[in-house]
Amino acid sequence: MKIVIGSMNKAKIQAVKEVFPEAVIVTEDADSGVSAQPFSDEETRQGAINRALSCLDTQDATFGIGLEGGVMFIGNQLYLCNWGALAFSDQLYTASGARIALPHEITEQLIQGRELGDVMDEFAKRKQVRQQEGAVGIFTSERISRRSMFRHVMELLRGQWEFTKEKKESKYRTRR
Ligand SMILES: O=P(O)(O)OP(=O)(O)OP(=O)(O)OC[C@H]1O[C@@H](n2cnc3c(O)ncnc32)[C@H](O)[C@@H]1O
Ligand SMILES: [Mg+2]
Repeated sequence: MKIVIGSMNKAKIQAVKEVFPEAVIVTEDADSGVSAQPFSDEETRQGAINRALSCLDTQDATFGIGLEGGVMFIGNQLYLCNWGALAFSDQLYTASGARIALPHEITEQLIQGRELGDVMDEFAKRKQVRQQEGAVGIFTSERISRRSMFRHVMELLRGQWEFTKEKKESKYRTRR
């Protein structure tokens, strides 16, 4: 089993390794095909799908995986949102991760066109927050880190693939 992940981000790679410990993992700096800072669920999900599909096309991958972070408004409140996609053969599985409300001061900077990764480094007075606990880690007192959030997304993706693979649907069908 060979997995190609469309990212060099450590938090994302670690999450995939935890859910597919038996797999050979290869990373690729895949193009998300969307803006560096996605601003809706649609755009964030599309970024994850684009990354997964482009990885499946390369390096004899069994699975192509795309994980994407973004933000989205509900009314006036901006939320962190996260999406994952797993491409396998001609099948595509998608799942979203946790979302939390972002503080007003962060929202203002994103509206001005800055990337959340850079804003978070400045906020935390550190470098590469995006590769570590992430915004979700900082704003949840590290109860949920970016890695554990993406791990949950990966469990949702692997579980959906297994559901199809093991033909479990038939178990739930009523016999006539
Ligand atoms: O190398 P890639 O895989 O692109 O990893 P990334 O850290 O840039 O992550 P994304 O492209 O998925 O996220 C889009 C933007 O939002 C930022 N971002 C998203 N979630 C974040 C989080 O939890 N903490 C810090 N930055 C985050 C990220 O740094 C980018 O600026
Ligand atoms: Mg990025």
